[in-house]
Order: sequence, then C-alpha cells, then structure tokens
Amino acid sequence: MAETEASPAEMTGEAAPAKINLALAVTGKRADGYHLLETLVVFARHGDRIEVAESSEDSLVIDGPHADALKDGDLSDNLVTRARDRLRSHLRQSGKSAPPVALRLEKNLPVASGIGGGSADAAATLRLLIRFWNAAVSEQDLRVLALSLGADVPMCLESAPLMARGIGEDIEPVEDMACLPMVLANPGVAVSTPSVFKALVSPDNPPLPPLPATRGIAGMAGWMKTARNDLAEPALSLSPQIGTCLAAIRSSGALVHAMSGSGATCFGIYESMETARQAARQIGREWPRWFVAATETR
Ligand SMILES: C[C@@](CO)(OP(=O)(O)O)[C@H](O)COP(=O)(O)OP(=O)(O)OC[C@H]1O[C@@H](n2ccc(N)nc2=O)[C@H](O)[C@@H]1O
Ligand SMILES: Nc1ncnc2c1ncn2[C@@H]1O[C@H](COP(=O)(O)OP(=O)(O)O)[C@@H](O)[C@H]1O
Repeated sequence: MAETEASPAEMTGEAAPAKINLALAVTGKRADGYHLLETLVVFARHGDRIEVAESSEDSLVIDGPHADALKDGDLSDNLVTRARDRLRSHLRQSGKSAPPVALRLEKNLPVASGIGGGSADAAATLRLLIRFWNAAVSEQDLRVLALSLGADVPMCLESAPLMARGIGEDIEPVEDMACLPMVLANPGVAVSTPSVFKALVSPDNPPLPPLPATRGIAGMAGWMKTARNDLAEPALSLSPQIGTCLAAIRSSGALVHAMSGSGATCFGIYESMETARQAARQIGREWPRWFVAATETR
C-alpha cells in the first residue's frame, strides 16, 4: 500500500468503464489453449476510475466499495501496476522518460465478475499515463502492449460498441448503436475465467447472428433474443447463483437479460433509464447484499 497520497486537486483522472458482452460465441480453440470468440461488446457509464499525480516514488492506493477484494493481494500484481510498468519499459526502450507516479484506483466494479474491471483499469492506466507522460505510442505498439496485459484489454482501450473476434484483439467498431438503459447485477460470487473456459463442453460453436441494420433499444433487445453467451452454461454449472440473478433481472421488467463474459455479472436492457432505475431498486430491495447498478451504455 502506498505511503504517499496526492490530494485530489493535484490528480488527473481517467474513467475505466465496465465492459458488457451483450452476446458471446466461442467458435474455436487455438493451439496455446486460448479460445476464439465472437463477441458484441458495449461499455457502461458505470465503472472504476484511475487518477495520477507526480510523485518522488511509484505508489498505488486502492479505495472504493470493492477495494477490499484487491487490497490483500500483491499490489505489484495489480493490472494498474502492470500496465504502468509495461508502458514505462516500452518508453524507456526508446529513450523516453517515464518518471514515478502516484496512482489511485477507485474500485467500483466487483472483481472477477465478467465485466472486465481489471482489463478496464489496465486500459485506462495506459490511456492516462500516455497523456500524463506526454508520450507518443503508435497504435500498433499500444495494441500489442494492451494484449500482453490480457485478452480483453485492447477492447477496453476503445470503450465504445464493437465486435471482437480472435481472442479479443481483432476489433471492429459497431456504429449507430443506441445508448442502452441497463441494470448490472452480481450475486457476490467471484468466478474464475479460466475455470469457466475449462468447464465449456465444446469450443466449436456457430458464430453470432448478423447484427440488425437498426440498432435502437428495441432492435438490440430483439437481436439479443436470437443470440447467446456460450459461457453461460459452464458458468452456471460452477455458480448456480447466476440462475437466481438472471431470474431476478427477468422479473424486474427487462426487455432482455443475459450474463456478461464468464460471469457472474448479469444484466438486463430496459425501455428507459427510469424503468432501469426502478428495476435496480426492486432487485436491490430483494437482494440487499448484491452489487446492483442502473447505468447506460456509452
Ligand atoms: C471471457 C471474457 C470475454 O470478454 O471476459 P471476462 O469474463 O474475463 O470479463 C474474456 O475473453 C477474458 O479476457 P481476460 O479476462 O482479459 O483474459 P486473460 O486474462 O487474457 O486470460 C485469462 C484466462 O482465460 C482463458 N481465456 C481467455 C480469453 C480467451 N479468448 N480464451 C481463453 O481461454 C485462458 O485460460 C486464460 O489463461
Ligand atoms: N485492478 C484490478 N481490478 C480487478 N481485478 C484485478 C485487478 N488487478 C488484478 N486483478 C486480478 O484479475 C483477475 C480478473 O479480474 P477482473 O478483470 O475483475 O475479472 P473479469 O474480467 O472477469 O471481470 C482477478 O483475479 C483479480 O485478482
């Protein structure tokens, strides 16, 4: 844990938006064990936040409602620290300076929950430090750096609607998608991504259906009913609470509901932010210990 903490006035920050897989097909497996995916990804206004300030030594402070899940671990293993160190090595290789920084992570997203909090933090750290260090990094080098930190990190660099293929690095922007009113809910169980991939019965599944031409709220909800998340079944077999979470969202007035990534966070899409907020209140009353957030996609 850091010894020095800069005052908020000296800090500059970057949002680390939650990643939501609206649908996810596992379409194959590489020789190195990584799975090939086709996934439609959006990003929420809700998320973590990273702040940075000048300092005489490197430090990381973690606070926020989900900080405790990370505080016991080795901070040098945190994806924020790893992103800082990888970027610094890259810059120093070409003789550029990357002086010590005081970093603060506001951890609002549950850890190991299928909404890519760690990946979003890594991507936000890269974006923030490139700005803070006034560094020039080519698009190609940035993508390589991001992928070395995790399969989801390149897509989190974009933080806008996209279709990802490969293991997540082959990214195609999706234009003209409406901002989707959404509720995120997590029953409080951390799910290990490698365990979910291991529990998958077959890695060879059909691709997702083609996207609709009109990408309004109703259009996207209709499309999602024809799509799927191939990781839902294996995740449910490991954590049956995911079924309870999906049922709570279904009965809260969602147009459509699903699980994100490898779980356990589930989400619903609603007609309006007002219905999403009502639904979040209803789920929160019924399940006071769950993480529940009404939000909108970016
Ligand atoms: C499943 C997804 C869907 O967006 O999201 P999450 O549930 O983690 O949010 C991602 O593919 C997760 O990406 P990320 O969390 O960055 O994965 P990594 O750290 O690179 O990999 C963790 C482990 O997951 C497995 N893995 C990950 C990605 C992939 N395409 N195939 C895999 O088999 C591998 O066992 C790997 O060792
Ligand atoms: N800043 C971070 N936020 C969340 N998890 C982190 C972070 N740094 C390292 N991790 C580790 O990364 C793993 C995956 O976390 P996370 O990205 O939250 O999962 P998911 O992509 O399933 O939502 C966890 O086991 C956690 O210990």
